[in-house]
Amino acid sequence: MTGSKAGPMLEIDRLAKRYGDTVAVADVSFGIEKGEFIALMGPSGCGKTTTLRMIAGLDTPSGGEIRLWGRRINEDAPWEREAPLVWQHYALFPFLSVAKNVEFGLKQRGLPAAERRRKAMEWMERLGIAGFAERGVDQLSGGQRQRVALARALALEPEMLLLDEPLSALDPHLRVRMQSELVRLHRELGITFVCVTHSHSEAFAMADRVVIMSEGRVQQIGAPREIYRRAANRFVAEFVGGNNLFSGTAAAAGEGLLRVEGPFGTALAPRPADVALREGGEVTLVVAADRIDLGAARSGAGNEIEAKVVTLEFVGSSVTVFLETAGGAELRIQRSLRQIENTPLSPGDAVIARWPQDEGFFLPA
Ligand SMILES: Nc1ncnc2c1ncn2[C@@H]1O[C@H](COP(=O)(O)OP(=O)(O)OP(=O)(O)O)[C@@H](O)[C@H]1O
Repeated sequence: MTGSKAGPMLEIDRLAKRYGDTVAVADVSFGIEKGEFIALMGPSGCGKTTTLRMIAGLDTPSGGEIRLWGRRINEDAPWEREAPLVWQHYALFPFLSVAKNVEFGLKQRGLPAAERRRKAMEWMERLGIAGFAERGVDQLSGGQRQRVALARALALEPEMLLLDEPLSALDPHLRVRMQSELVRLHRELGITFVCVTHSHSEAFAMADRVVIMSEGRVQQIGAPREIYRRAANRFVAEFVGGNNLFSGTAAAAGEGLLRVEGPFGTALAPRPADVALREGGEVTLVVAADRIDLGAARSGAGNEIEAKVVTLEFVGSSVTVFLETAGGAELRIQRSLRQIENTPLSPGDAVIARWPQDEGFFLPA
Protein backbone atom coordinates (compact mmCIF):
# COMPACT_ATOMS: atom_id res chain seq x y z
CA MET A 1 0.00 0.00 0.00
CA THR A 2 1.50 3.34 -1.04
CA GLY A 3 0.63 6.80 0.24
CA SER A 4 0.14 8.05 3.77
CA LYS A 5 -2.78 6.97 5.92
CA ALA A 6 -3.03 10.39 7.54
CA GLY A 7 -5.80 12.65 6.23
CA PRO A 8 -8.90 11.63 4.32
CA MET A 9 -9.08 8.19 2.74
CA LEU A 10 -10.52 9.52 -0.50
CA GLU A 11 -10.08 13.03 -1.87
CA ILE A 12 -12.23 14.38 -4.67
CA ASP A 13 -10.38 17.44 -5.93
CA ARG A 14 -12.01 19.84 -8.44
CA LEU A 15 -13.51 16.88 -10.24
CA ALA A 16 -15.18 17.51 -13.60
CA LYS A 17 -16.83 15.38 -16.27
CA ARG A 18 -18.07 16.52 -19.65
CA TYR A 19 -19.86 14.49 -22.30
CA GLY A 20 -19.53 16.60 -25.47
CA ASP A 21 -21.36 19.82 -24.62
CA THR A 22 -23.02 18.36 -21.50
CA VAL A 23 -21.38 19.20 -18.21
CA ALA A 24 -22.33 16.30 -15.92
CA VAL A 25 -19.95 17.33 -13.10
CA ALA A 26 -18.69 20.94 -13.13
CA ASP A 27 -16.43 21.29 -10.09
CA VAL A 28 -16.74 18.95 -7.11
CA SER A 29 -14.37 18.77 -4.14
CA PHE A 30 -14.75 16.93 -0.86
CA GLY A 31 -12.95 14.41 1.30
CA ILE A 32 -14.15 11.09 2.73
CA GLU A 33 -12.76 9.78 6.01
CA LYS A 34 -12.16 6.10 6.54
CA GLY A 35 -15.26 4.43 7.96
CA GLU A 36 -17.64 7.26 7.08
CA PHE A 37 -21.09 6.78 5.61
CA ILE A 38 -21.47 9.45 2.94
CA ALA A 39 -24.66 10.08 0.98
CA LEU A 40 -24.57 11.95 -2.33
CA MET A 41 -27.94 13.58 -2.83
CA GLY A 42 -29.52 15.99 -5.26
CA PRO A 43 -32.20 16.38 -7.91
CA SER A 44 -32.20 14.29 -11.08
CA GLY A 45 -29.32 15.21 -13.39
CA CYS A 46 -27.22 16.96 -10.70
CA GLY A 47 -24.22 14.70 -11.40
CA LYS A 48 -24.31 12.41 -8.35
CA THR A 49 -24.23 9.13 -10.30
CA THR A 50 -21.45 10.41 -12.55
CA THR A 51 -19.43 11.35 -9.44
CA LEU A 52 -19.90 7.86 -8.01
CA ARG A 53 -19.02 6.23 -11.36
CA MET A 54 -15.75 8.20 -11.42
CA ILE A 55 -14.95 7.07 -7.86
CA ALA A 56 -15.65 3.49 -8.99
CA GLY A 57 -13.42 3.85 -12.05
CA LEU A 58 -16.27 3.27 -14.47
CA ASP A 59 -15.84 6.78 -15.95
CA THR A 60 -12.64 8.79 -16.43
CA PRO A 61 -12.70 12.40 -15.18
CA SER A 62 -12.35 15.23 -17.74
CA GLY A 63 -10.66 17.34 -15.07
CA GLY A 64 -9.53 17.28 -11.46
CA GLU A 65 -8.22 14.41 -9.42
CA ILE A 66 -9.40 11.50 -7.31
CA ARG A 67 -6.86 10.43 -4.68
CA LEU A 68 -7.01 7.29 -2.58
CA TRP A 69 -4.77 7.63 0.46
CA GLY A 70 -3.04 10.49 -1.35
CA ARG A 71 -2.38 8.58 -4.58
CA ARG A 72 -3.98 9.68 -7.87
CA ILE A 73 -6.27 6.96 -9.17
CA ASN A 74 -7.98 8.78 -12.09
CA GLU A 75 -6.66 6.39 -14.70
CA ASP A 76 -6.77 3.18 -12.66
CA ALA A 77 -9.28 0.62 -13.88
CA PRO A 78 -11.73 -0.58 -11.22
CA TRP A 79 -9.88 -3.87 -10.73
CA GLU A 80 -6.46 -2.14 -10.50
CA ARG A 81 -7.41 0.04 -7.56
CA GLU A 82 -5.62 -0.76 -4.32
CA ALA A 83 -8.87 -0.59 -2.46
CA PRO A 84 -11.42 -2.47 -4.53
CA LEU A 85 -14.30 -0.13 -5.03
CA VAL A 86 -17.41 -2.20 -5.34
CA TRP A 87 -20.32 -1.19 -7.44
CA GLN A 88 -23.36 -2.50 -5.69
CA HIS A 89 -26.47 -2.84 -7.76
CA TYR A 90 -29.09 -5.31 -8.65
CA ALA A 91 -27.38 -7.07 -11.57
CA LEU A 92 -27.11 -10.67 -10.36
CA PHE A 93 -26.60 -13.65 -12.67
CA PRO A 94 -30.04 -15.24 -12.97
CA PHE A 95 -28.63 -18.57 -14.20
CA LEU A 96 -26.37 -18.98 -11.15
CA SER A 97 -27.36 -20.04 -7.64
CA VAL A 98 -27.23 -17.58 -4.73
CA ALA A 99 -23.97 -19.14 -3.50
CA LYS A 100 -22.38 -18.95 -6.97
CA ASN A 101 -23.41 -15.31 -7.26
CA VAL A 102 -21.82 -14.47 -3.92
CA GLU A 103 -18.67 -16.40 -4.88
CA PHE A 104 -18.39 -14.71 -8.26
CA GLY A 105 -15.90 -11.94 -7.43
CA LEU A 106 -13.80 -14.30 -5.32
CA LYS A 107 -13.52 -16.73 -8.23
CA GLN A 108 -12.41 -13.90 -10.52
CA ARG A 109 -9.69 -13.15 -8.02
CA GLY A 110 -8.50 -16.73 -8.25
CA LEU A 111 -9.39 -17.87 -4.72
CA PRO A 112 -9.38 -21.69 -4.31
CA ALA A 113 -12.84 -23.28 -4.37
CA ALA A 114 -12.91 -24.32 -0.69
CA GLU A 115 -11.97 -20.85 0.53
CA ARG A 116 -14.52 -19.26 -1.83
CA ARG A 117 -17.27 -21.41 -0.41
CA ARG A 118 -16.27 -20.72 3.16
CA LYS A 119 -16.17 -16.95 2.64
CA ALA A 120 -19.41 -16.93 0.66
CA MET A 121 -21.17 -18.95 3.37
CA GLU A 122 -19.91 -16.57 6.04
CA TRP A 123 -21.44 -13.57 4.24
CA MET A 124 -24.66 -15.38 3.35
CA GLU A 125 -25.11 -16.23 7.02
CA ARG A 126 -24.36 -12.71 8.06
CA LEU A 127 -27.01 -11.38 5.69
CA GLY A 128 -29.58 -14.05 6.49
CA ILE A 129 -29.64 -15.73 3.07
CA ALA A 130 -27.68 -18.94 3.82
CA GLY A 131 -30.95 -20.90 3.66
CA PHE A 132 -31.28 -20.02 -0.05
CA ALA A 133 -27.67 -20.84 -0.99
CA GLU A 134 -28.58 -23.35 -3.71
CA ARG A 135 -31.63 -21.52 -5.05
CA GLY A 136 -31.59 -19.60 -8.32
CA VAL A 137 -31.71 -15.85 -7.76
CA ASP A 138 -34.83 -15.63 -9.95
CA GLN A 139 -36.66 -17.48 -7.15
CA LEU A 140 -35.97 -14.77 -4.58
CA SER A 141 -37.90 -11.72 -3.44
CA GLY A 142 -36.59 -8.21 -4.05
CA GLY A 143 -35.26 -7.91 -0.52
CA GLN A 144 -33.51 -11.29 -0.69
CA ARG A 145 -31.89 -10.35 -4.01
CA GLN A 146 -30.71 -7.11 -2.50
CA ARG A 147 -29.01 -9.12 0.25
CA VAL A 148 -27.34 -11.38 -2.34
CA ALA A 149 -25.98 -8.31 -4.12
CA LEU A 150 -24.69 -6.94 -0.81
CA ALA A 151 -23.14 -10.29 0.18
CA ARG A 152 -21.43 -10.53 -3.22
CA ALA A 153 -19.97 -7.05 -2.78
CA LEU A 154 -18.94 -7.52 0.85
CA ALA A 155 -17.35 -10.95 0.27
CA LEU A 156 -14.57 -9.07 -1.51
CA GLU A 157 -13.86 -7.33 1.81
CA PRO A 158 -13.54 -3.92 0.20
CA GLU A 159 -12.23 -0.84 1.99
CA MET A 160 -15.05 1.08 0.44
CA LEU A 161 -18.51 0.10 -0.72
CA LEU A 162 -20.19 2.19 -3.38
CA LEU A 163 -23.96 2.02 -3.50
CA ASP A 164 -26.08 3.44 -6.30
CA GLU A 165 -29.72 3.90 -5.25
CA PRO A 166 -29.46 0.59 -3.36
CA LEU A 167 -33.01 0.58 -2.03
CA SER A 168 -34.99 2.18 -4.83
CA ALA A 169 -36.30 -1.13 -6.22
CA LEU A 170 -37.76 -2.22 -2.87
CA ASP A 171 -41.27 -1.58 -1.57
CA PRO A 172 -41.54 1.14 1.13
CA HIS A 173 -41.77 -1.29 4.05
CA LEU A 174 -38.73 -3.29 2.98
CA ARG A 175 -36.85 -0.13 2.12
CA VAL A 176 -37.04 1.07 5.72
CA ARG A 177 -35.89 -2.34 7.00
CA MET A 178 -32.96 -2.57 4.57
CA GLN A 179 -32.08 1.01 5.49
CA SER A 180 -31.49 0.03 9.12
CA GLU A 181 -29.69 -3.13 8.00
CA LEU A 182 -27.29 -1.06 5.93
CA VAL A 183 -26.66 1.21 8.92
CA ARG A 184 -26.04 -1.81 11.15
CA LEU A 185 -23.66 -3.42 8.61
CA HIS A 186 -21.79 -0.17 8.21
CA ARG A 187 -21.36 0.15 11.97
CA GLU A 188 -20.27 -3.47 12.42
CA LEU A 189 -17.87 -3.63 9.48
CA GLY A 190 -16.22 -0.22 9.73
CA ILE A 191 -16.11 -0.06 5.91
CA THR A 192 -16.50 3.31 4.19
CA PHE A 193 -19.90 3.56 2.49
CA VAL A 194 -20.64 6.01 -0.32
CA CYS A 195 -24.27 5.96 -1.33
CA VAL A 196 -26.07 7.82 -4.11
CA THR A 197 -29.71 8.49 -3.43
CA HIS A 198 -32.38 10.94 -4.47
CA SER A 199 -34.35 10.18 -1.29
CA HIS A 200 -34.06 12.72 1.54
CA SER A 201 -35.26 10.30 4.17
CA GLU A 202 -32.74 7.65 3.09
CA ALA A 203 -29.80 10.04 3.02
CA PHE A 204 -30.65 11.75 6.28
CA ALA A 205 -31.46 8.51 8.11
CA MET A 206 -28.31 6.62 7.09
CA ALA A 207 -25.40 8.95 6.43
CA ASP A 208 -22.86 10.50 8.79
CA ARG A 209 -22.49 13.32 6.26
CA VAL A 210 -24.62 14.29 3.30
CA VAL A 211 -23.24 15.94 0.15
CA ILE A 212 -25.96 17.97 -1.54
CA MET A 213 -25.33 18.59 -5.24
CA SER A 214 -26.99 20.71 -7.88
CA GLU A 215 -25.97 21.30 -11.49
CA GLY A 216 -22.67 19.48 -11.14
CA ARG A 217 -21.57 21.36 -8.01
CA VAL A 218 -21.60 20.77 -4.27
CA GLN A 219 -24.09 23.03 -2.51
CA GLN A 220 -23.45 21.89 1.06
CA ILE A 221 -21.68 19.12 2.96
CA GLY A 222 -22.56 18.36 6.54
CA ALA A 223 -24.16 16.11 9.11
CA PRO A 224 -27.90 15.63 8.46
CA ARG A 225 -28.85 17.74 11.47
CA GLU A 226 -26.55 20.56 10.44
CA ILE A 227 -28.02 20.68 6.95
CA TYR A 228 -31.59 20.56 8.28
CA ARG A 229 -30.97 23.23 10.86
CA ARG A 230 -28.71 25.54 8.88
CA ALA A 231 -28.98 25.42 5.12
CA ALA A 232 -26.00 27.10 3.44
CA ASN A 233 -28.04 28.73 0.69
CA ARG A 234 -31.48 29.06 -0.89
CA PHE A 235 -31.13 25.91 -2.99
CA VAL A 236 -30.45 23.71 0.04
CA ALA A 237 -33.11 25.42 2.20
CA GLU A 238 -35.73 24.68 -0.47
CA PHE A 239 -34.41 21.25 -1.47
CA VAL A 240 -34.37 19.70 2.00
CA GLY A 241 -37.92 20.91 2.57
CA GLY A 242 -39.60 21.77 5.84
CA ASN A 243 -38.35 25.37 5.78
CA ASN A 244 -40.11 28.72 5.57
CA LEU A 245 -38.25 31.31 3.51
CA PHE A 246 -39.36 34.84 4.37
CA SER A 247 -38.07 37.56 2.04
CA GLY A 248 -38.14 41.23 2.91
CA THR A 249 -36.20 44.38 3.70
CA ALA A 250 -33.61 44.45 6.46
CA ALA A 251 -33.44 47.04 9.26
CA ALA A 252 -31.19 47.09 12.33
CA ALA A 253 -32.91 46.33 15.60
CA GLY A 254 -30.06 46.63 18.09
CA GLU A 255 -28.40 44.05 20.32
CA GLY A 256 -27.09 41.94 17.45
CA LEU A 257 -30.51 41.58 15.87
CA LEU A 258 -31.71 42.31 12.37
CA ARG A 259 -35.35 43.02 11.60
CA VAL A 260 -36.92 41.92 8.35
CA GLU A 261 -40.17 43.31 6.96
CA GLY A 262 -42.04 41.70 4.09
CA PRO A 263 -45.38 40.32 2.91
CA PHE A 264 -45.18 37.74 5.72
CA GLY A 265 -45.05 40.48 8.38
CA THR A 266 -42.14 41.51 10.61
CA ALA A 267 -39.63 39.31 12.41
CA LEU A 268 -36.32 39.55 14.23
CA ALA A 269 -33.38 37.18 14.04
CA PRO A 270 -29.69 37.22 15.04
CA ARG A 271 -27.63 39.48 12.80
CA PRO A 272 -25.08 37.22 11.13
CA ALA A 273 -21.52 38.21 11.92
CA ASP A 274 -19.95 36.52 8.93
CA VAL A 275 -22.38 37.64 6.25
CA ALA A 276 -22.65 41.06 4.66
CA LEU A 277 -26.33 41.88 4.93
CA ARG A 278 -27.09 45.54 4.26
CA GLU A 279 -29.72 47.48 6.13
CA GLY A 280 -32.34 48.44 3.59
CA GLY A 281 -31.28 45.52 1.40
CA GLU A 282 -33.26 42.43 0.44
CA VAL A 283 -32.76 39.53 2.84
CA THR A 284 -34.23 36.06 3.31
CA LEU A 285 -34.98 34.66 6.73
CA VAL A 286 -35.23 30.87 7.14
CA VAL A 287 -37.39 29.35 9.87
CA ALA A 288 -37.91 25.58 10.08
CA ALA A 289 -41.57 24.58 9.91
CA ASP A 290 -41.27 22.38 13.02
CA ARG A 291 -39.91 25.26 15.11
CA ILE A 292 -43.00 27.45 14.75
CA ASP A 293 -45.76 27.25 17.37
CA LEU A 294 -49.41 28.10 16.99
CA GLY A 295 -51.47 30.13 19.44
CA ALA A 296 -54.90 31.75 19.62
CA ALA A 297 -53.68 35.15 20.89
CA ARG A 298 -50.51 37.22 21.05
CA SER A 299 -48.22 36.58 24.01
CA GLY A 300 -45.77 39.42 23.40
CA ALA A 301 -42.73 37.13 23.29
CA GLY A 302 -40.54 36.29 20.29
CA ASN A 303 -41.75 36.71 16.72
CA GLU A 304 -45.51 36.65 16.24
CA ILE A 305 -47.35 36.70 12.94
CA GLU A 306 -51.11 36.89 12.44
CA ALA A 307 -52.35 34.42 9.86
CA LYS A 308 -55.32 32.36 8.68
CA VAL A 309 -55.37 28.59 8.27
CA VAL A 310 -55.61 27.63 4.57
CA THR A 311 -55.38 23.85 4.74
CA LEU A 312 -53.96 20.92 6.68
CA GLU A 313 -51.97 18.08 5.09
CA PHE A 314 -51.70 14.77 6.95
CA VAL A 315 -48.74 12.46 6.22
CA GLY A 316 -48.39 9.57 8.65
CA SER A 317 -48.14 10.97 12.17
CA SER A 318 -47.08 14.41 10.98
CA VAL A 319 -49.29 17.32 9.94
CA THR A 320 -48.37 20.35 7.87
CA VAL A 321 -50.55 23.39 8.50
CA PHE A 322 -50.54 25.90 5.65
CA LEU A 323 -51.25 29.49 6.67
CA GLU A 324 -51.63 32.78 4.83
CA THR A 325 -50.56 36.08 6.36
CA ALA A 326 -52.46 39.38 5.90
CA GLY A 327 -49.84 40.39 3.30
CA GLY A 328 -50.54 37.25 1.28
CA ALA A 329 -47.38 35.28 2.20
CA GLU A 330 -47.52 31.52 2.73
CA LEU A 331 -46.36 30.09 6.03
CA ARG A 332 -46.11 26.41 6.89
CA ILE A 333 -45.96 24.75 10.27
CA GLN A 334 -45.21 21.12 11.04
CA ARG A 335 -46.81 19.44 14.03
CA SER A 336 -47.33 15.92 15.21
CA LEU A 337 -50.80 14.48 14.80
CA ARG A 338 -51.08 14.39 18.58
CA GLN A 339 -50.34 18.10 18.97
CA ILE A 340 -52.99 18.94 16.37
CA GLU A 341 -55.57 16.69 18.03
CA ASN A 342 -55.16 18.67 21.24
CA THR A 343 -55.99 21.97 19.48
CA PRO A 344 -58.22 21.28 16.48
CA LEU A 345 -57.83 23.64 13.52
CA SER A 346 -60.03 24.33 10.51
CA PRO A 347 -59.48 26.30 7.30
CA GLY A 348 -60.33 29.96 7.90
CA ASP A 349 -59.34 29.98 11.60
CA ALA A 350 -57.34 33.03 12.69
CA VAL A 351 -54.14 32.05 14.51
CA ILE A 352 -50.84 33.47 15.74
CA ALA A 353 -47.69 31.81 14.44
CA ARG A 354 -44.81 32.33 16.87
CA TRP A 355 -41.17 31.36 17.19
CA PRO A 356 -38.20 32.51 19.29
CA GLN A 357 -35.91 35.04 17.57
CA ASP A 358 -32.89 32.74 17.64
CA GLU A 359 -34.73 29.98 15.75
CA GLY A 360 -34.49 32.00 12.50
CA PHE A 361 -31.36 32.63 10.45
CA PHE A 362 -30.56 34.74 7.40
CA LEU A 363 -29.35 33.24 4.15
CA PRO A 364 -26.02 34.63 2.93
CA ALA A 365 -26.56 37.70 0.72
N1 LIG B 1 -22.94 8.86 -20.84
C1 LIG B 1 -23.48 10.08 -20.89
N2 LIG B 1 -23.52 10.78 -22.04
C2 LIG B 1 -24.06 12.03 -22.10
N3 LIG B 1 -24.59 12.68 -21.03
C3 LIG B 1 -24.57 12.05 -19.86
C4 LIG B 1 -24.02 10.73 -19.71
N4 LIG B 1 -24.16 10.35 -18.41
C5 LIG B 1 -24.75 11.38 -17.79
N5 LIG B 1 -25.01 12.40 -18.63
C6 LIG B 1 -25.65 13.69 -18.30
O1 LIG B 1 -24.94 14.27 -17.21
C7 LIG B 1 -25.84 14.87 -16.27
C8 LIG B 1 -25.64 14.25 -14.89
O2 LIG B 1 -26.04 12.88 -14.92
P1 LIG B 1 -26.02 11.93 -13.64
O3 LIG B 1 -26.48 10.60 -14.07
O4 LIG B 1 -24.73 12.03 -12.97
O5 LIG B 1 -27.14 12.63 -12.74
P2 LIG B 1 -27.84 12.13 -11.43
O6 LIG B 1 -27.76 13.25 -10.47
O7 LIG B 1 -27.31 10.83 -11.01
O8 LIG B 1 -29.36 11.97 -11.91
P3 LIG B 1 -30.45 10.80 -11.65
O9 LIG B 1 -30.89 10.96 -10.22
O10 LIG B 1 -31.54 11.15 -12.61
O11 LIG B 1 -29.78 9.50 -11.92
C9 LIG B 1 -27.22 14.67 -16.86
O12 LIG B 1 -27.60 15.86 -17.53
C10 LIG B 1 -27.07 13.50 -17.80
O13 LIG B 1 -28.01 13.58 -18.85
